[in-house]
Amino acid sequence: MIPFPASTVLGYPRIGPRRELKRALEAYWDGRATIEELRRTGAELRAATWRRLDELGLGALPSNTFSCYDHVLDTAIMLGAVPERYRAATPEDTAFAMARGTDGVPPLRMTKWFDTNYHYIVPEIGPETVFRLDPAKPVGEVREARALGCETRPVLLGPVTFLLLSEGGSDLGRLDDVLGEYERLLGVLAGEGVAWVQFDEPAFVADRTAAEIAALRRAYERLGAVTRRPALFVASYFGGLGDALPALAATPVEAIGLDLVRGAPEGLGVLAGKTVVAGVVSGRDVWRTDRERALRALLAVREHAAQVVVSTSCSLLHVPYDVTREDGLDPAVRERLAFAEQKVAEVVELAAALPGAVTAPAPAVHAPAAPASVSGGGRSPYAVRAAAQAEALGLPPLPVTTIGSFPQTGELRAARAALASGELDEAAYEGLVRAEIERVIRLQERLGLDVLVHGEPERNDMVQYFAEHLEGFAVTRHGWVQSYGSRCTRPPILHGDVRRPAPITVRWTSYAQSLTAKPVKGMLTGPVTIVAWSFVRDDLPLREVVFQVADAVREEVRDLEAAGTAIVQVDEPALRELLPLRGQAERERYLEWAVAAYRRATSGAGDRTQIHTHLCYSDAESILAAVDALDADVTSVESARSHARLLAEPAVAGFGRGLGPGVYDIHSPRVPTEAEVEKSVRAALAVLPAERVWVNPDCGLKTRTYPQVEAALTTLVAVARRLRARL
Ligand SMILES: CN1c2c(nc(N)[nH]c2=O)NC[C@@H]1CNc1ccc(C(=O)N[C@@H](CCC(=O)N[C@@H](CCC(=O)N[C@@H](CCC(=O)O)C(=O)O)C(=O)O)C(=O)O)cc1
Ligand SMILES: N[C@@H](CCS)C(=O)O
Ligand SMILES: [Zn+2]
Repeated sequence: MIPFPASTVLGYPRIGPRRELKRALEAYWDGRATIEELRRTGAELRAATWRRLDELGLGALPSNTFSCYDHVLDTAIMLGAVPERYRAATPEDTAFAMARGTDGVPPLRMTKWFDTNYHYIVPEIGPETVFRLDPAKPVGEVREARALGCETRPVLLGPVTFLLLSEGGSDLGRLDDVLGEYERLLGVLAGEGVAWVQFDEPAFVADRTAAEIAALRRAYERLGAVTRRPALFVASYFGGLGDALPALAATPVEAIGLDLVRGAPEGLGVLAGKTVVAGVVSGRDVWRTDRERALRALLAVREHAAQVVVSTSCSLLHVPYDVTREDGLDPAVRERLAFAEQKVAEVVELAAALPGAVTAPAPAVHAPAAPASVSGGGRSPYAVRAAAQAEALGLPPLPVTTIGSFPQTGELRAARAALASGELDEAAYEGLVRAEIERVIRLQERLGLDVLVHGEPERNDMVQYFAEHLEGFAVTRHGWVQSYGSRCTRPPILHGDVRRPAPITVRWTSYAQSLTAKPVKGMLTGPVTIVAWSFVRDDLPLREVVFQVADAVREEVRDLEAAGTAIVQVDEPALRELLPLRGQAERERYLEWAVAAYRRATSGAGDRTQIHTHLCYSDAESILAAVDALDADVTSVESARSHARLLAEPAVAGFGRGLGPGVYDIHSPRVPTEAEVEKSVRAALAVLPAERVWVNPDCGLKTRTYPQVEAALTTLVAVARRLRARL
């Protein structure tokens, strides 16, 4: 066996330091570029990554960390798990069909990658799925890197996590079939002269049944028994492996990867004889690594393992490329930061320091101060509020609304860029935003929506915009992180105490309201989501940080109300995302404080003010009881792609307030037919009282075009009116 080099990373960003992949993808999708041009951009990005990692002195370089859309999707394609309806001429087009849909064929579902803001495409596995290995992608990357003089370790999603994340695969009934393909893959990679392969099994940092852990063990016993194969490195991340660690350690795999940032270094005695790839540099935040803490963790592992390799806690996919480009950041903040490049340098430096390192005692940990007590809601019970709001708003049954954003046009984005560069002045920019608000209001009036929105044209992003207006946050110019496909965000950096110096949204909402007699919803992002989609200081318990943000949102809710806004939506799409991966008690504790934070943000509103919330991009069904406890008057939930599943949830029938299960899948350019929308609304009416059903899309419309939005909303209004007349 070739020894594992002393340092590595589990994966690297792939969107490109200047979002080259985003631009290439969108050009290809729009017909402005050929597949060859897209492939060339991919190859250039991969080459640049390997060269840079090599220059930085990293010992072992990963490959197959690139993806044109998503690595879970790539794994499904590699295994041949492609539903017939998506098959296309090239693997890229097949992937895009699965991820984005094609004419008349809706795409596969997309959901959160564990507790991150990255989204993966959920593979669809059925009894009819015929697995057939196509190793072209991992093999192609190995060869490509070799041509540049770099030996690499292909990174693949492990077979058990692949199935656990799949629709129809999570009972592991097809595990043996999938393992057959992974066995073949090992043979192919051995034939290519690959020394090590990485299989990611992050599903085992979440609570797993004994049967699932036994399946993990069986899988790697089987793969370990392949006679001609590379050495096996099984990586875990986003937490500790718990009972899965001894199970995995009992298999013949040569190396195990542990997240030592989030997972406690416990039960390491089972690692005798193994190489441990020790994730001590966080891939989930942007803070510089505490060197002493990292060395202590490495030394603890060294006491048990045959070899210790210094690594990141997870792929660096979740952090931006390079902090040295951020010349606009306050130097006092910037010096605390490390992005992907800086984290690689930290890994290399720690690996160099480890041989001569000696254990230093850990500093005493002081128990954090008890958090400030949370005031309960000051509002009347829902029934009282509902009556007050019915009188104040006079809405028809099955009210039609949207989730907030309208298409973010190229002109708006270009104007914001021009404002930032000084080419456009504030007044001209403001004029453009106002014109866009007026256009959105007139459109909604013309289409006949019941509750209007201003369309969020002034926002670059629903979190970054608020961060730019709150003290305690810094924002980056180039710190892009992939969220899904070609879509990226620049997560703000929450580095200090949060405070709202002045109202943020009131003037836009008030302006929109001044244009119409219909109610315009105020639109805010909730405290959990603002924190979840930022890089957050690590010197305060998360809940205290969230409460600080909740207080800022609370002030904004009150100011909106005082300005005459009758409906305020406080979005919490990340509520499910922060749910701890392990432990029922931990999950309950989290939901308790997350709900308390939401109520703190919203409970300053009076009974006549209708509070809405919105959830998307995650399996919200599992936390519906907590969603009900948010005590929002109306909740919109993404569900167009999994309508039946949401409505079958017993908690839906018992849901005590207004509910708008999404009836328009905004991820797809496809416009739903009236028949489809009517079926969805009828399904909601079958389980919920009509007076509590709302008609709305799954999420905001910012990624869609005006023609698509106009057609889809026309359909929603037509269906609502028809069904309303029959109630
Ligand atoms: C709702 N979702 C969100 C999540 N996370 C967020 N932080 N925000 C969200 O809305 N998570 C769950 C879901 C799904 N995820 C996403 C993530 C990202 C997008 C999206 O549409 N992203 C845009 C970028 C948005 C943005 O920041 N825009 C800026 C900068 C625009 C830009 O690229 N400017 C150009 C210059 C302008 C020009 O000439 O065109 C440049 O800088 O080069 C802005 O509008 O000012 C994306 O395109 O990726 C959606 C859902
Ligand atoms: N109000 C936001 C929510 C997205 S989750 C929007 O409409 O884009
Ligand atoms: Zn949403």
